Amino acid sequence: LRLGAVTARLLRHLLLRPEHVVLRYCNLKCGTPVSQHSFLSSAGRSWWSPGQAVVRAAASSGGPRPPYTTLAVSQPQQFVTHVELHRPEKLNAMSRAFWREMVELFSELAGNPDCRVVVFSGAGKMFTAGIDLMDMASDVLQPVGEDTARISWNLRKKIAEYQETFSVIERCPKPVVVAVHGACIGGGVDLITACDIRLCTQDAWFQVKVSRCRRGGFMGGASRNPQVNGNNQKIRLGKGPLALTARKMFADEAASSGLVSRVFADKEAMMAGAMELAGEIAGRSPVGVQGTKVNLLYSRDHSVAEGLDYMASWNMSMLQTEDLMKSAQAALEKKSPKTVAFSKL
Ligand SMILES: CCC/C=C/C=C/C(=O)SCCNC(=O)CCNC(=O)[C@H](O)C(C)(C)COP(=O)(O)OP(=O)(O)OC[C@H]1O[C@@H](n2cnc3c(N)ncnc32)[C@H](O)[C@@H]1OP(=O)(O)O
Repeated sequence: LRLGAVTARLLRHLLLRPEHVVLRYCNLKCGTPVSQHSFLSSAGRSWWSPGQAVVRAAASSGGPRPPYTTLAVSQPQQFVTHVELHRPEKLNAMSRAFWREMVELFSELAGNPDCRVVVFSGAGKMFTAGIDLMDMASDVLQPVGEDTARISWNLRKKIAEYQETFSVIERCPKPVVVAVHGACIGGGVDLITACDIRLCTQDAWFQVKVSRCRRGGFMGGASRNPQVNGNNQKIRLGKGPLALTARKMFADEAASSGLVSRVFADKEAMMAGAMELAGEIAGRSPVGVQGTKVNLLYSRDHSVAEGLDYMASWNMSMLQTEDLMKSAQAALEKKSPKTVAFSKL
C-alpha cells in the first residue's frame, strides 16, 4: 500500500512537470540562457542560500601538482572538484600548457565517478588576463607551412585545438560552476560561456578584445557568447559597444544581461556561495543531474521536436534508475536529497 501511494504521488509529480515543458521552455529564446535556468539545481523558489553555507569555502589550493602546471585541482567536499586557474604571477594568462592541461583534466573529470560537479575559479588578483600574448605571438601569429594552403591548414588545426580547450567543459556531463573575480578578459569570456553556471564578484569586469586585436572574430567565443547573451544587440552593443569595441562590461550589467546569474560582494562570499551550490548539486542523483546537462545542451542546438525525441530515448533507460525512487521517497519523507546515498556514476 505504502509503495502504491508513493508510486501514485511520484507519477503525479512527473506528470505535473513533464520533460517537454522543460524542453519547450529552453527553446523559448526567453533571454535567459538555458544553462542558467534552475533545472541544474532544485527547481523552484530559491536555488541556493549561500547565507547558510556550512561547507568551507575553498581557499587557495596550494598550487598546481603534477601533471598540471597551470591548474590546481582539489576536492573540498565529497563529489565536488575545485579547479583553480593558477598562474597568478602572470594574471592567469592562458599559456600553451593551460590549453593542453584543460583538455587532459576535463576529459578525466568527465569519467571520474568521484566528481559530480566542478567549481572553477582563478587564483590571485584576477580571474584571467586572457590568452598568453607571448605564446600567441609564436603559436598563432606565426603559423608554419610551405604555401598558403598548408599555412591555413595548420592554422585551422591550431584554432580547433584552442576551441577544444573550452568545448571539453561543455561536453563534460558534470555541471561546471565558474566563479569570476576581477578581470575576465578575452579567452576568459570564451571559457566562462562554456560553463553551466556563472557567478562573479562586484569588482568583476568582462572584456572581449576582438576589435582591438583586429582578428575580426573570436576563435570560438563568437559561437558561444550569443547562446549565452542572445545573438542580438547585447553582445554586439549592450548598453554601449561590447564585442565590437572591446569596452568593459561590469558586474551589474553582466548580471542584468544574463552573463552571470549572481553577483557577490567579494571573492570569499562568492567561493562560499559556489561551494554551497556545488554541494547542493553534488547531493542529487548523478543520473538526474548529468542527464539534465546532456539534454539541455542537446535541446539548445536542436528543434523542440528533435529535443523531445532525444529526451524520450534518453529517459527510456534513465528513468529506470533506482535514484528516481530514492529521490521520490526522500521528497515524500521531507528529507533533503543529501541524505540519500546515490550510487556512483
Ligand atoms: C577558442 C578561444 C580562443 C581564445 C582567444 C583569446 C583571446 C584573448 O584572450 S585576447 C586578450 C589578451 N589579453 C590582453 O590583451 C590583456 C593583456 N594584459 C593587460 O592588459 C594587463 O596586464 C591587465 C589590464 C590585465 C592588468 O594590468 P596590471 O597593470 O594590473 O598588470 P601587469 O603588470 O600588466 O601584468 C602583470 C604580469 O602579468 C603579465 N601579463 C598580463 N597579461 C598577460 C597576457 N595576456 N599574456 C601574457 N602575460 C600577461 C604581464 O606581462 C606581467 O608580467 P611581468 O612583466 O613578468 O610581471
